[in-house]
Amino acid sequence: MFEKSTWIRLPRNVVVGHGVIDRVVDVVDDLHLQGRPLFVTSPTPKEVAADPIAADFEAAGVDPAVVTVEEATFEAVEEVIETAEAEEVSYLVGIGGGKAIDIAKMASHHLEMGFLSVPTAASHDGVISNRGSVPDGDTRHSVAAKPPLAVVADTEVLAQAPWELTTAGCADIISNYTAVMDWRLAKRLKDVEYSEYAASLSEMTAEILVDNADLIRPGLEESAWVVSKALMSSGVAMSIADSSRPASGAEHLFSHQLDRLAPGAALHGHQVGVGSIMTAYLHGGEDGIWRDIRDALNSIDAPTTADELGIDDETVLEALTTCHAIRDRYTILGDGMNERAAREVATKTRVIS
Ligand SMILES: NC(=O)C1=CN([C@@H]2O[C@H](COP(=O)(O)OP(=O)(O)OC[C@H]3O[C@@H](n4cnc5c(N)ncnc54)[C@H](OP(=O)(O)O)[C@@H]3O)[C@@H](O)[C@H]2O)C=CC1
Ligand SMILES: O=C(CO)COP(=O)(O)O
Ligand SMILES: [Zn+2]
Repeated sequence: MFEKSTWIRLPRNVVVGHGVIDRVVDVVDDLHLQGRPLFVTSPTPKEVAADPIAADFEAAGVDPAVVTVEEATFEAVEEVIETAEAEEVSYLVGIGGGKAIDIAKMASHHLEMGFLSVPTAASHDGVISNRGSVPDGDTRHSVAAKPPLAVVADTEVLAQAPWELTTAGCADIISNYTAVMDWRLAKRLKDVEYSEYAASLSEMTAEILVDNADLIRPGLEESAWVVSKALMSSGVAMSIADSSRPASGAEHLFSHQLDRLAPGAALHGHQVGVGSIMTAYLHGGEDGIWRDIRDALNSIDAPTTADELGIDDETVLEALTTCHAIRDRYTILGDGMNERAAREVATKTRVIS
């Protein structure tokens, strides 16, 4: 008897383009959201976007509450939940990079309220996804949540953000190649739940981005357009899979471990990009796709070495040899690499010298 079922949650409105930040109030109206919003933001995005959006709400007779978070932690999620309850808000708006959007997503899920996602940087593919990513001691949780009711991605705002944020978003997408390799491996070896549609969408997204690398240049608003579409598409793949598997494999474990060993040293997307070069080598050896991944990262100005990440070689090796233990997710790292093997892959791929 056929007993399968699935429930794929996706946003109702996705608004992308020049100047659309002025349309957040209209998007709220379109969704028939009533009452007071809570803006969840972080310091720079507050100035860049949350303050102007708040002025639009005030002009429309609505007084938003605002909470500014500094880090993606469970404590920050708790703080947002408490503020939402104290301020008696009825929905949330995440305005910022991955940190602010993840926290808004997880808090709104707990509060059983809707939320809107307003990215100020094209730096990560969590803009539209149904997951939050939070460090917790020695581990890193991929927290189930709901996707935003709507995304409002202003390409002018995204193009004016520092260029390295956009290259980080590109690298987060390019890392989908190895995330999918890991997922297929885990399917073959461990029979994990797998969706060919989600895997193919994730891979295709990386391919389209790489094919359009010529359009991705600093100061070019079209870059923000191309990258935003890829970030959304990758997020949809995660929502279809109901897992971050299509976009997070061993290269993400490596990055999560770097976050613990060298906090704040480099952007999430840049770390996963460098991790992806090495895990592609582990999958395919000398003739595998690791050079293609490195060339793609190079072509959009993303880091390809430990030095460019601003992280020393020994920390890279420590992350490589320990990151398999971060979470129970089978990848090419299996039950862990020893130090000699880690040094070999990092040296052969020129990540360390
Ligand atoms: N849920 C999911 O599916 C996914 C989640 N993630 C998560 O997202 C996070 C990474 O995202 P990322 O955006 O790199 O992290 P942050 O939100 O920390 O943003 C990175 C930096 O960009 C700054 N910034 C954001 N917008 C602008 C702007 N317009 N102008 C100038 N500076 C700006 C931030 O400023 P400030 O310091 O003031 O905040 C911060 O310093 C990680 O926590 C990662 O785990 C990543 C991918 C998928
Ligand atoms: O960053 C992600 C996808 O790009 C998802 O993060 P996790 O590794 O925490 O699932
Ligand atoms: Zn990522």
